Amino acid sequence: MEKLKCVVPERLKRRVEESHIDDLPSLSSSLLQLFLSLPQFHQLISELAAEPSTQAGLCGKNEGAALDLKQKGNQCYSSGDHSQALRCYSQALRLAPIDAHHTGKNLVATLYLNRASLFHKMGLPMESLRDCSRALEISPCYPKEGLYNCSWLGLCVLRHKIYISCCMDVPPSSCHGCSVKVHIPRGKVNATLGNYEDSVHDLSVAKDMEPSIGGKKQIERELDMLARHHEKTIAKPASQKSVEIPEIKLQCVKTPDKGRGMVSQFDIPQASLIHAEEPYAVVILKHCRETHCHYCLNELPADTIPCISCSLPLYCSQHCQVQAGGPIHIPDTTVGSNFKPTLECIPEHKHECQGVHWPAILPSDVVLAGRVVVKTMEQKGQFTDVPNLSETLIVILLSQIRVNSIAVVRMRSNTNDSYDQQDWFQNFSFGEAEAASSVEQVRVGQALYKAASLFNHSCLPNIHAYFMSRTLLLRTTEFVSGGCALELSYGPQVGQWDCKDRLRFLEEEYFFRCWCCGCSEVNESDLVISGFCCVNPNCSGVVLDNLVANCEKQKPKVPETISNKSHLQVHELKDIDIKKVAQISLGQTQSSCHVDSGYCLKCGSYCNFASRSKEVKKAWTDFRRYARSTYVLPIACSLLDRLQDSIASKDTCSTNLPDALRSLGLLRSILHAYNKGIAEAEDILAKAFCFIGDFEPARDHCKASIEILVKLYGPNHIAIGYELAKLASIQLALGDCTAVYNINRLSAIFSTYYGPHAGIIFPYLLVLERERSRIIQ
Ligand SMILES: C[S@@+](CC[C@H](N)C(=O)[O-])C[C@H]1O[C@@H](n2cnc3c(N)ncnc32)[C@H](O)[C@@H]1O
Repeated sequence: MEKLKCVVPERLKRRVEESHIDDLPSLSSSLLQLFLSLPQFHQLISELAAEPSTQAGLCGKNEGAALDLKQKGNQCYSSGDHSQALRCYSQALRLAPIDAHHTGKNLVATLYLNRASLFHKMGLPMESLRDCSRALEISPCYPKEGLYNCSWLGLCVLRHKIYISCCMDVPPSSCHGCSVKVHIPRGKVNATLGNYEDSVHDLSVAKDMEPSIGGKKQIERELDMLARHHEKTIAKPASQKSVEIPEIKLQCVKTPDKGRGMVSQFDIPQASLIHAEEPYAVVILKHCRETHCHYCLNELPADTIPCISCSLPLYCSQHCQVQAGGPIHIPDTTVGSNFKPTLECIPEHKHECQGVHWPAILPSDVVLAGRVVVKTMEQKGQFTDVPNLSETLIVILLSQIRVNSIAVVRMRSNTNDSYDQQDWFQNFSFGEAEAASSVEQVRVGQALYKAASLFNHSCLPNIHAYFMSRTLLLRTTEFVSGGCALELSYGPQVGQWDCKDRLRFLEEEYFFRCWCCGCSEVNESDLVISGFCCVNPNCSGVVLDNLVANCEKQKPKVPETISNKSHLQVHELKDIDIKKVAQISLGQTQSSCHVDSGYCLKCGSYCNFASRSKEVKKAWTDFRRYARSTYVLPIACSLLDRLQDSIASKDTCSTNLPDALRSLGLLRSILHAYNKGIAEAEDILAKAFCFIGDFEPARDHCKASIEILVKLYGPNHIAIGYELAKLASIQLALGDCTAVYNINRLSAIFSTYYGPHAGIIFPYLLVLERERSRIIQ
């Protein structure tokens, strides 16, 4: 793709850049004419459309390569290189044709069994069990021939623990001469997972196979218990267990400056779920193709499942595989009979499978547009020839996808990974937890939600969007009066970036000039977030740089409605001009204040901005040498990653700390007290002190950082919730009971933003809440 972009002449690139919506038809025709004349374009198309069996097809199955990988996996297994063996088996599973046989056995089933054996060795019983089930479903004859005489797979049940002792292709290691009852443990695991029908099936098979009358009775009792439990839970279908159905009445209205938008018809309390929606179409982002399920976008488990017909997508479960690829048909087996796909949505991958690997190559927007076209045509029952769609229509569709689609995100923290392990909490040390509780948002997919695309953006949003698998949920973060606009943030928010950076981001990513109240009315956060302090040591005023001052001056000025207020919250800063904000929030009393670069907004003193900027630059260079931080810290850059280099060893960390503290002191003497850079620096120092086990200064730096962030975001923003989680962890490490107060605060914030899903989105919250209960008792 990049190669093609390079050959577009500069003249045409400029035309594209300067184009207007009316130029779309002529521009897209010019681009098409150019590409049609290029041999590179034809080559790319033929590669994309190549037969799956050919090398160029790349996405086809390849039995030879699968066999090689299986062999390699077996060698790694035998030599104890488990992670490499896992990679080989999983890759082999992607390439193995479902009907391939090797030494008289189904190759895919063999691979699943080999991997099951490996998982057992690696101490992953659930993964092992799931792979066993997959093998059994592909080759249902195995239990009779293999399991019962233990020549092939042994599965022992020892006090409810499951051990797979040997496996067909892998040298047997520790077969326990087992009493092989594969279906009983699998039935129990299925019951635990809520798979009622699978569980009944397993236990019924086990009962038929059980030779003793006593044994049969025992299994019958298990079946009865299961049925009673199921009756109790049946009233609540699985899909509704976690997601409440909102009953709030919303209305789509025309707004003066943002097109259509959503409003509430009635008052809505804070933390109400106002909308839940499945995507119309979704696509996984390129960088997540090997790490996240291509259907539900959740992180992949170790026992990934490939597509049955091609080697491209990976799924976390057979449910997702079927939902994405359509019902499975495997010759000569009954596989798939246990799966009843609820295909409320069109299987997205089915239409791309078998030969074209363009979802892996083309930009995500284009793949999403393709999926929208296919779904729309399928729903209408018309199969128009896609190549016959006019270029203009496709270009318009692409631009609409760009503007209307939503990034699907996941929160990523180290603690998420470890929370599943049963003994984790017991072994938990809160000092270490602080380091682990840094959380970042990761974009995993791009999706189109039809109804949700009517919600406008605000940098001071009153609703919060989050995802449970593919479901989009919207929740109010404050009380919203009837008739008020309901607006979410498309990305940037007040407190995160200053106004000019937010405006630039929204123009670059979504092509509109933001007219939200955060960008059209002056607010305190935007004034101080990157501001300098006044040269007058007794003045708490702020000095703006040129770009910020110009951006603030362009905000529409409106009547002085709240000029008599002595203290301002960011969300109260409506209908007020910049001088008033300066006067009120910074306590300015003089009537003459310059809203120009270099002048203090409070007392009007002039400072030589250029020379102070130089001093700041130098101080940051020094601090960066320690913490590899940057002055404007982009959110995409993870704090942990940046620290990794500098905090490589405890010794280096403590030796450099005094220098870092000196640089921070210098920065504090030049930058405004609420400059976000200082908050970031304080946070880095808190982490460094945690790392060397010095929790008291760690707590102080963490508090200093939070104090600034509260000023920038407001006290109840989710960003503060995550910071409070760090502070509470450090306080717990110190045995400081004020942790309870902070855990209460952060619990309240998380339940406002995520309702009952808070613990799923941020599992570390549950750890903190358990610790709080322990302290209170
Ligand atoms: C996902 S759509 C939202 C619904 C849209 N207003 C409509 O009429 O269909 C995004 C578009 O809405 C408009 N929009 C959303 N938020 C805005 C804001 N804060 N300021 C200006 N325009 C906005 C922009 O035109 C943007 O491209």
